[in-house]
Amino acid sequence: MSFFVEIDHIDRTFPLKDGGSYIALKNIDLNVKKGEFVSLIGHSGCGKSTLLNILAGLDKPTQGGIVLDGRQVTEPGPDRMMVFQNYSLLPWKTVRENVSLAVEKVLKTLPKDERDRIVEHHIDLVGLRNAADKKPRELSGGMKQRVAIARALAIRPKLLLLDEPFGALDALTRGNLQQQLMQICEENHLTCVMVTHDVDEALLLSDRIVMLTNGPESHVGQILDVAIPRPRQRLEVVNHPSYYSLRNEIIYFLNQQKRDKKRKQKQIGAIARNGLEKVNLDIGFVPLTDCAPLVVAKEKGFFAKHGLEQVNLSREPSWKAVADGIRTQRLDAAQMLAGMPLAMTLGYADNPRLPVITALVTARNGNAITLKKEFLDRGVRSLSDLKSVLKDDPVTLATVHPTSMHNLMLRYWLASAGIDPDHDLKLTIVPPPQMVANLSAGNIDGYCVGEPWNSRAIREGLGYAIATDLDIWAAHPEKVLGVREDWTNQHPETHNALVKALLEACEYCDDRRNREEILSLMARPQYMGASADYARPGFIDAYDRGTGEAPESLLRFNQFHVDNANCPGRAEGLWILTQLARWEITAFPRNWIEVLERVRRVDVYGRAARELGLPDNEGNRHPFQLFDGKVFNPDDPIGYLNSLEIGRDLRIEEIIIDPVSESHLAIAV
Ligand SMILES: Nc1ncnc2c1ncn2[C@@H]1O[C@H](COP(=O)(O)OP(=O)(O)OP(=O)(O)O)[C@@H](O)[C@H]1O
Repeated sequence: MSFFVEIDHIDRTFPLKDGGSYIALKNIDLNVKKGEFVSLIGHSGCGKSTLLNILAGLDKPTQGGIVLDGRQVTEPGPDRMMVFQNYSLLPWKTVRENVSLAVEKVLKTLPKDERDRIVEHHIDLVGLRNAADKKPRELSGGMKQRVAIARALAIRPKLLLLDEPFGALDALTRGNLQQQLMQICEENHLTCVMVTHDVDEALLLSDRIVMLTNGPESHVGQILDVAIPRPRQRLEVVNHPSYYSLRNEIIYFLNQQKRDKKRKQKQIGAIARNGLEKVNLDIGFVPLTDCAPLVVAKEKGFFAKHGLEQVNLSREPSWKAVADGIRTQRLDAAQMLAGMPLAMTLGYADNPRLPVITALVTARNGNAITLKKEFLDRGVRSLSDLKSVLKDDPVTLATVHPTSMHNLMLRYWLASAGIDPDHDLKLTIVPPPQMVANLSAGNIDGYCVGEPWNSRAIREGLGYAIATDLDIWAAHPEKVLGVREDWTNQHPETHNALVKALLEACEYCDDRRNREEILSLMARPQYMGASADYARPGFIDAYDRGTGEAPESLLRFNQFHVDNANCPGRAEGLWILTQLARWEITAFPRNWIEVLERVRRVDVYGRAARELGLPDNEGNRHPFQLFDGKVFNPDDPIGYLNSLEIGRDLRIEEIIIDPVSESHLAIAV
């Protein structure tokens, strides 16, 4: 579908006098349909006017571009007209002359009488017939703004841009002009983008309201559809059943942003060496194939290259040990499960809330669902086969941690077939290195885990993979780099160096020419602690599911870098939040935008990527779907949750995350 206005991944960075730069807008990606009225709303300084100026061609983006009606916008043009708050009329000209000046300039090819007719028509349109010969000083503020609107409309722009057009007017005048503008837009099918601070104005006039987050790196936080029928009358709009919930949603968004602004006052620690606050780090990991970037960063010298002189990779027995290590500050950082920073921040099980953040996805995909071999002998080859087994047999499946993608995706997969993962079978937690032994002992009937723990069971004839995660959600985030929020605040330069070192290591890991070497590094006893042969499927060799069929070439089974794999995108973080809530692992945060901004640190990632000369785009915030085709719309997570058939009672809570206090050091069992 082609749009009338395409704002294509725009960044705007301003150079600063001290030689630095300020990233005002980051990755703004937005389309506007013909005849649509879109409002931009956000706190002062978030970049609304900058975006409008770029649309007008008065300013240029640093990255990305604008396409209007199929043509790239590079400079101002008569197809766009801007209406400013301060009217910008020529004081020595009358109303008629002000309007006429624009018409003479832009529509000069038209005959004189036609141009005059247009001028008079627009004077009538804004109700200024009796003031046509007056000069601006003889007009009220509202009348001046009507002249500015008449002047803008008279040249028949394709796109009308309005920068707080009624901000300087008293309430009554503002109300009248809003109504008038709305009528004009509706009757003439105008396409408009308006900047406003006024929530009620946005609701009255807009088809969609685009809410921008605070700068730096302001981006689209959420988009609201205002599905109130047109033509609209103010009273009808205010009495519409959706009005107050939409209004609350905007005010709620703005309040979240206000809190975020206050919190961003950082405490920064002193520099120790190499321009870093700390050069010796303890980093936790669990032995799995996808810990490759950590091993590579250490063994191939990426940590040292970035000034991290002494990095100790601490092999942890379980994901719980990783979480505890971060909580107690035994570890500076850890390779974590993708859902862990979000769940730790929200508080899960009996663990108090602890703000933990991630600025890097270190691995995507790499998991499978393994079932005991006996099921294959009974012909269980699909999800529906498994469903039939559940009617007769008590089945226990294991995942590695409540907050892991294994747990969330296994549950999603089961529920898609009408299997309730808490009632129709038993789900339990087992650390990855203990999976095979538990399967072999008959304690569990299957599990979802990363490699090499599926392939080991397959090679040993204990099990087979009924599905890989590529069958469920290809390119899902799997592992992330997690640190405490107070740690990154104290060590911003060290954190940046760590992200850069791992980002380069991820790039190295994705090059398949390096895989044999990486595998030999990981096979060292201090890392994976399992035969390197078990880690070959998917990582180097074709993937053998152990079903008797030919192994498949799964080139993206372990994805470390390509396709913007490393950016901790917010939309996928939001999907994780929905599933944590769906299964009552955490509450769903009413202030989800604030939580995502706080935990998924795209800004920290972006800085590291830029410093390495890599693209720093977040990817996108468009709807996406898993294998079952159900669309996840990142603007409506609650709607998505309500559309899922199996789940627990939804708990929606405002999650106020305090700064770290001593209470966070308590460890839950
Ligand atoms: N030429 C410039 N040089 C440096 N920084 C700039 C420049 N122009 C704008 N900025 C910064 O970019 C950010 C966005 O500014 P912008 O005027 O677009 O915000 P806004 O949302 O329209 O604010 P307001 O609602 O107060 O009008 C601000 O932090 C501003 O200081």
